[in-house]
Amino acid sequence: MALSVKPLSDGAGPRKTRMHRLIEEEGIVLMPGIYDALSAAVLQHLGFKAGFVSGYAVSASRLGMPDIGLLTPPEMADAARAICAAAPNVAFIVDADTGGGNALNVQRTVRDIIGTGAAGLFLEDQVWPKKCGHMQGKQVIPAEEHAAKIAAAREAIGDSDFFLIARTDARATAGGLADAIARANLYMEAGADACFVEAPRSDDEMREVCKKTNGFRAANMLEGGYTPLHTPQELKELGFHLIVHSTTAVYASARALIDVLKALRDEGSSRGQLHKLTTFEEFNGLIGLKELNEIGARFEKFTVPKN
Ligand SMILES: C[C@@](O)(CC(=O)O)C(=O)O
Ligand SMILES: [Mg+2]
Repeated sequence: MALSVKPLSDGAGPRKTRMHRLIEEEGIVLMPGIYDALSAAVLQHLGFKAGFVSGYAVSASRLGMPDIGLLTPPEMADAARAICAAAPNVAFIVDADTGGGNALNVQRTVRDIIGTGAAGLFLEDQVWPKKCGHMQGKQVIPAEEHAAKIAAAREAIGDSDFFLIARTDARATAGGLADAIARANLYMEAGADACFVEAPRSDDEMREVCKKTNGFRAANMLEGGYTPLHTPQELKELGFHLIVHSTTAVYASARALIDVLKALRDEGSSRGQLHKLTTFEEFNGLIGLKELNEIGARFEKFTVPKN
């Protein structure tokens, strides 16, 4: 199949986005998975430069449902818009799942996500309805079909400062790791900025992915999933450039909610739980009350200057 791909260089040097610059500066970019404006505000407050809008976590927080293809692209774009607005200093990569269908759906999804203020997206080769990469029973579309979707995404990106990560879920299918690696390289040729071989099952497999794939590489540290958990330094040494921690924040939130609300149910008061809660001041600070009050005060005193 002949693919028409927009070159990554415009003749004035290689194409460089916000994410390219972050990789250059940091060596490896750690992106916690977040899912709403509050979790994004926490990320920004803690000084993270990048984050991942996780489909798994948004599906859970917005729908209360598992990551099995129930979340729609407009719902994801809506979540991403609130997230980018709440943490404008953070570069967010959005999980676009399969892009919502064929090349036309992909182009619409890409433009919608660019409009949210995000810095890039993931586009995966699963058959719809997709599943979390660490669940059983995944299937992938033909490699050439996904390569065409990557090329369509690249065309929709045009000159926007936007980073495209091609994901393959083929490791879990009959083709195994060899097919996943071949797909990752094909998708890079079709115009992706980075590749993501989902769910390698051992350090040896991770090493093989890094040895045999071209360009920047992403890894997913999903607690309880197939892939061994590693530190950024270890992943950098293996040959990765981007790390998503897709479930850490949503699992931490669920744990905290279960523990504190269980105690509230059993004890009838939060008095014994205060050490586990933010204070009133800390929480208001987190979501910018002081800055907003200052802006409000400036306009209360505002008078139109006289010429
Ligand atoms: C990265 C992920 O897609 C989860 C996965 O499929 O492994 C997400 O939604 O966070
Ligand atoms: Mg996902």
